[in-house]
Amino acid sequence: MSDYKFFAQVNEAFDKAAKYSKYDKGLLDQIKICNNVYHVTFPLERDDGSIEVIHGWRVEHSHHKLPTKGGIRFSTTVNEDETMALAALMTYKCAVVDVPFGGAKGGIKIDKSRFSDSEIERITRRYAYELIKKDFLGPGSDVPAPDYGTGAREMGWILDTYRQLKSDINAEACVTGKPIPQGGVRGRTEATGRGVYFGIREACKNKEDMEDLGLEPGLEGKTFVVQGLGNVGYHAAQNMIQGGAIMVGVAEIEGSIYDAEGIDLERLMEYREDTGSILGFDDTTELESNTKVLEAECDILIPAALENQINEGNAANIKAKIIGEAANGPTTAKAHDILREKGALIIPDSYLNAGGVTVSYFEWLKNLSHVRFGRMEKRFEEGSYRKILNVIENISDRKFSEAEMGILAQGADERDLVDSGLEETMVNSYNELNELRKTHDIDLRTAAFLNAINKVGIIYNQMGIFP
Ligand SMILES: NC(=O)c1ccc[n+]([C@@H]2O[C@H](COP(=O)([O-])OP(=O)(O)OC[C@H]3O[C@@H](n4cnc5c(N)ncnc54)[C@H](O)[C@@H]3O)[C@@H](O)[C@H]2O)c1
Repeated sequence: MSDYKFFAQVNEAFDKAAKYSKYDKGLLDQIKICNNVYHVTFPLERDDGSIEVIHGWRVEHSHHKLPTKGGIRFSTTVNEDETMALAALMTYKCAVVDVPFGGAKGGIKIDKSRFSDSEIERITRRYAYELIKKDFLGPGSDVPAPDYGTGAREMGWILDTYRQLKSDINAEACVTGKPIPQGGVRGRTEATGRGVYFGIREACKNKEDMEDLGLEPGLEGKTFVVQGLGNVGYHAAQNMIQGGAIMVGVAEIEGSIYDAEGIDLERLMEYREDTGSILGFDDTTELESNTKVLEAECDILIPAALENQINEGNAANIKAKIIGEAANGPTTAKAHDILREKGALIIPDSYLNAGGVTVSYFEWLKNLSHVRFGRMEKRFEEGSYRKILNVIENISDRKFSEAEMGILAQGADERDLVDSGLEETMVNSYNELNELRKTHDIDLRTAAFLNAINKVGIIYNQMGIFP
């Protein structure tokens, strides 16, 4: 799979959808292209005094909205092509869920397990410094978030680095996914996985689709396999189980396990914490490789690790009828076609994992407005409280009734507000895509791209061209 080109895969899906749009080639090219691509290298002095050169990238895909927004990935897979593809997906994802950001992505090519915590901190801070120097980081220009291999800890270091260099009253809004005491928002860590659950639940409600797949409507009793038990995979699995689904298979780096009777997620996490592996857990069967479980018997397959996992090599063997793309780009274009021919329903990444950026948007708004969500009836006048509810209304396209306003104003905390905004966003966006799918008789991925092209295209048209 060494000839795998992620950005070309994204553009192939884009081109397929673009045929249904009304825009001409020039404008479509402008939507597709990456506006800024920055490759940075810097030296790291290792704990033993040796020097190692580190490679990082930040790509701002689309400036039709500012700031641009997208996570930072730490992985050995990081390269320019991957970062460009992920940045482009961010543009389309934000448009699909009506979050007013352009897309961006960053990455550092490292194997985290080779570095101490203090080395990781120095790498993160130096990378942030390099981005700040080139105006690739700031509350109004480009706002990173966690992605594969990074989390709240790294975001906290990025904020602190920014604050050391800039006297900016909005500094907290320069990055999202921060620790709560540093301006993070409750529910951001879980948001992507929880959004994955809301999206799959919505898809399973559709009687017609479930009938076509030979499944009962609803999530209750449906079996699923998850690949990757990191931030997204763990929270998706946890929410799926709470929603009534049964986890029958898991893949992690070290291998994959299966048990048709169901696997206890929380005990599996504890077991992996203690032993460093999922293998040997309870009565599960160990499969021959860490990708084998993707082909196991289940209703729903949730790839939540990396791109290019469902490809020409395994697509024909996949038995799941629903593919919930929690990771970015898990299915190649060819695999997508094979699965579609088999009649599978693919819920695409550009919609399904948008819960993270949706809640990042809430966090960014919270930081810019300099208010503190949470138990507000004790701290704020009703007016301020309503301001925040109005923000949630605008984001989620939901109108709270006077009664709801009253109830929420008296009892809601930040977590509830974030959660209801996330749920509404995922439900409404699914239904919007579904309508488009029906109108043009296309699949959900094409509908998501078309939806994004329409929304981004209109903005480019209205903006005009700066001479
Ligand atoms: N973190 C977010 O908010 C967010 C938002 C949108 C999309 N995503 C996407 O979701 C995916 C996962 O991101 P994350 O933040 O959960 O990363 P993470 O680093 O928290 O977790 C990834 C997990 O996948 C496992 N993994 C790696 N390769 C594997 C393999 N071949 N087989 C099985 N397991 C494997 C890792 O060991 C790790 O536990 C990525 O594609 C990312 O771009 C993340």
